[in-house]
Amino acid sequence: MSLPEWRKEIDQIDEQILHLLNRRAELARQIGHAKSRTRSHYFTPEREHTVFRRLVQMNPGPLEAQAVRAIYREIISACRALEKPLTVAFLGPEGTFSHLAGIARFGSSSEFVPVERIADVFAQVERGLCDYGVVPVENSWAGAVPETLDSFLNSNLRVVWEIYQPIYHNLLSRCTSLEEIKRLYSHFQPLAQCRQWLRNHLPHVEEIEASSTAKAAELASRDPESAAIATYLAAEKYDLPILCEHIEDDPTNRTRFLVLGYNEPEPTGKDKTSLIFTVPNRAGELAHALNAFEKYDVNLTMIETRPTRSAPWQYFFYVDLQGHVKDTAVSKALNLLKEHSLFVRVLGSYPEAS
Ligand SMILES: O=C(O)C(=O)C[C@]1(C(=O)O)C=C[C@@H](O)C=C1
Repeated sequence: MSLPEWRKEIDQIDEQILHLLNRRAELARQIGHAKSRTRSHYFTPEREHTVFRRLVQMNPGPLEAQAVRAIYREIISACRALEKPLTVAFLGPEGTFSHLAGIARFGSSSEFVPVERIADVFAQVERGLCDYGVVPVENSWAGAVPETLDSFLNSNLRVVWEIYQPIYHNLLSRCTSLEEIKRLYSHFQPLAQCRQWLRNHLPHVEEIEASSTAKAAELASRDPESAAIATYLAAEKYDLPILCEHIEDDPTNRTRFLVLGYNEPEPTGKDKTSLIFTVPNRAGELAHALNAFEKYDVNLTMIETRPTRSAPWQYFFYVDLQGHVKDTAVSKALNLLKEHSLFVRVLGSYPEAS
């Protein structure tokens, strides 16, 4: 075949895809009407998870699984927006990793609302000002995010899904070479996460700390002799060229985010559960409590201790585990945990992100 013939066939395929996409959107709209009658949640994490998993499993290639996920993320986002445009609160400003994580989960046919603090993300959803919230909970390099764990104590919000966001760092600058850069703006975490690269490539620049990566990009956009470490989204927003990509020392660095809302997703066969509990302050009590998970072979993926703040030296434990509260093993483990705890609250069971 020749180029015009290939393109003709692509045009024909695009017509069919467009026709099918609109048919899909029409069906989603009908589901939306039905959901509005039964007052069900428009966003259904377990169904979206199943759609992604099925398509990735049946994908014959040559499209990569990641490409299939990215395409369907936008298709579902657009279909969902026809049912109801969702508003999603995140830790701003625009262009942060929280923003990227929100887009990765909800797609770009959603409205993203930046707020200043993690506690404000909770408040926006609790007050009904946003449908969902996205908060960071742990970073593979820096550990847990205490503000997120603490916010659950005074909230009735549930964890409805999770997101793993790779932490890639870029050097943004109007300078055309590294030698021209005199100042570097960044949040303290990216500065630490790119330390080796900075030592090798920018040993003599003045480092100026900013409150977020997006703020750093904004400052660099007004200072022609400077650079910022920030996301590609911030590069777009502040019209800053990306001078160097992937300057992070650890390419496996990622942050796990939680989606907050009021859904109670059904089991998908590959789920996680988040919970908090407290035990009496006596020898062996924590070991007894944790034994519940061992007994029923339930794998814990995270455990963190935080002060209850209601009395000094009293703590609650935040736990993530593999499985759903409706799975027999998890439900038995939780019953046993309750026998050994003063207080147990399940924050949610939700599909495990790949
Ligand atoms: O199946 C549904 O419940 C739908 O609303 C459709 C759909 C989709 O486009 O596939 C859209 C939104 C939901 O979060 C899940 C799936």
